[in-house]
Amino acid sequence: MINSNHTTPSSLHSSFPSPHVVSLVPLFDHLHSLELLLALSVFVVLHSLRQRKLHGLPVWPLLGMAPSLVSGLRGDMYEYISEVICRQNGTFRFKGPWFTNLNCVVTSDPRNLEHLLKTRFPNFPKGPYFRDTVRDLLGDGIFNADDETWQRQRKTASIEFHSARFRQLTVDSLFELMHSRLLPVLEESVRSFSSLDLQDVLLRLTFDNVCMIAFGADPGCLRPGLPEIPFARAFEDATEATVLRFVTPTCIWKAMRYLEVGPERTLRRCIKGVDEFAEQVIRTRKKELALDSEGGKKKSDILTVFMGLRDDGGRPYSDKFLRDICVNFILAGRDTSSVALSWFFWLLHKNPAVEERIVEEINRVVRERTNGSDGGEDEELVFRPGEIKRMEYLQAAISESLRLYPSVPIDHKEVVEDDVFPDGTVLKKGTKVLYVMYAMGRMEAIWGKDCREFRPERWLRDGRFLSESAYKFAAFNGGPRLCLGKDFAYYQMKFAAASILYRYKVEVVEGHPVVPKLALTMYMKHGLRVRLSRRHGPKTLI
Ligand code: HEM
Repeated sequence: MINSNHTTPSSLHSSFPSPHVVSLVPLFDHLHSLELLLALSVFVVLHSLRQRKLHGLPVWPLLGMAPSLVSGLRGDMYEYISEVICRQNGTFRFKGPWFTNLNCVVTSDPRNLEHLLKTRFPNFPKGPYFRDTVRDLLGDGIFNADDETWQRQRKTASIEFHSARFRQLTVDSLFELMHSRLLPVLEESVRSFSSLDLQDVLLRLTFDNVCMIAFGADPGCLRPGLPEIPFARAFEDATEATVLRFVTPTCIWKAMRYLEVGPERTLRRCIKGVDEFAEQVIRTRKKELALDSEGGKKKSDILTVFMGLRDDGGRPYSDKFLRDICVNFILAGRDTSSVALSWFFWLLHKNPAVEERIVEEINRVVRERTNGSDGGEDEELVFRPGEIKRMEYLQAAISESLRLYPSVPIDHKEVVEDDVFPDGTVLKKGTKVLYVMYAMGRMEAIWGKDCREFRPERWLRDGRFLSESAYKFAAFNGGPRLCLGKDFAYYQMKFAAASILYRYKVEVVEGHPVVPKLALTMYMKHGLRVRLSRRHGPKTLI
């Protein structure tokens, strides 16, 4: 039983093994095996824990690149991703923890965006992962639809968005909200010498506005006293709870949904709130249409338009589908313009020379209306669509603001069949692709050395606004899924900005922290606390 290959302590003392020693030998043998096993295990664990690097980022076994992402989260996440993308010349592969769905290719290369959004559009749908994650809130609405369901909605909505009726609705609804609601709120803050959260009032403005366009109903968020509207709150909370699903392993949020616990419980409650509001609006509209001899021909909100249509089987759309359509339009237009305007006002605060040029342009347009006389104190002044169109420097400044702070900072697609990006990145079927608009605005390769500067002049040629390729400036997406509300959004933002800047100087309260919130839309995490002062003496200019 003596293992001649091993020198045990007992064998050193005696060449004759004592019974005691003999009995210990198997134990030592056994210990050796354990040691070996232990050493081997430690080696395997250490070896596996050893970090590999991919695209300059450490990759941890089981956890992938998540730890470096978490360290990025301590600072500004968007800046962190931008840094990595710039270091990797526009594209990198992110490996998430094994238990999540976070493996993806991340890109900000305009060539890849063109490939993804236009050239190979059918190969990059939203995909089953996205649809499954947001289905409870968005149903089969335009944002969450691919293929024919998407095409049908896109076609109908596109015709409507370009109709004269719809344009008139946007002009009328915005005029009403701006002059009867928003400006009185701003005026009150001047009168009472108090500061206000500009992002909050702008969010209220665009929420009311998009509900008027989608439902033909005004929820009243901007009413005096700025009341909390249950539908608006339910909508916001439901969106936040849905976003949480993207960073939660699918099996976990599905289990929580089944058990009705945690954020899934909130989500269910909020979706119920959204549904109740939508059902009530749909019921009321149906009654109105039944009583209307013209069958709603004068109305041009999205709900009425879709109510007049038939599905492939010649049947009217179900109430559930009508609900989905409206909820998606509200999501699309609810806060994209208002957060863009918040960043715009903040950038003006940091760049007073740009603000001065915008105010000069607005005053020039007003003077042109009044044949050269100073119309700068017209209390009732309402900008006309033609005048808004002529404000090209304002358009450049808003575009520049969206370049640096795109309302949708990151978007998502899924690969149907194996593919290769123009930059050579190989994409396997099922790969998720994230394209990062925020990083694009910070890439010297796209915008030059001054890419981080706020310089509206980069959008002007001979004083005229010149738009950029949708794959270089992708704030509104591009290709067949280009934002349907782009023209409306520019009109809305320019009208709001001009109406405010013509009357007030907007100053951000000193020390107010301005940082982006990590969400699907680029909100300011702490809002934008500002103080307003009148530009034209003490008169009330509404
Ligand atoms: C600054 C304002 C806005 C920005 C930056 C913006 C940006 C975008 C982006 C990036 C998308 C693509 C989203 C995706 O497919 O994942 C999109 C789609 C869309 N947007 Fe906008 N949007 C704005 C305002 C609006 C407004 C005011 C409306 C309508 C009232 C609107 C309606 C839509 C619709 C319907 C889609 C879906 C298009 C489709 O999938 O075919 N948007 N928008």
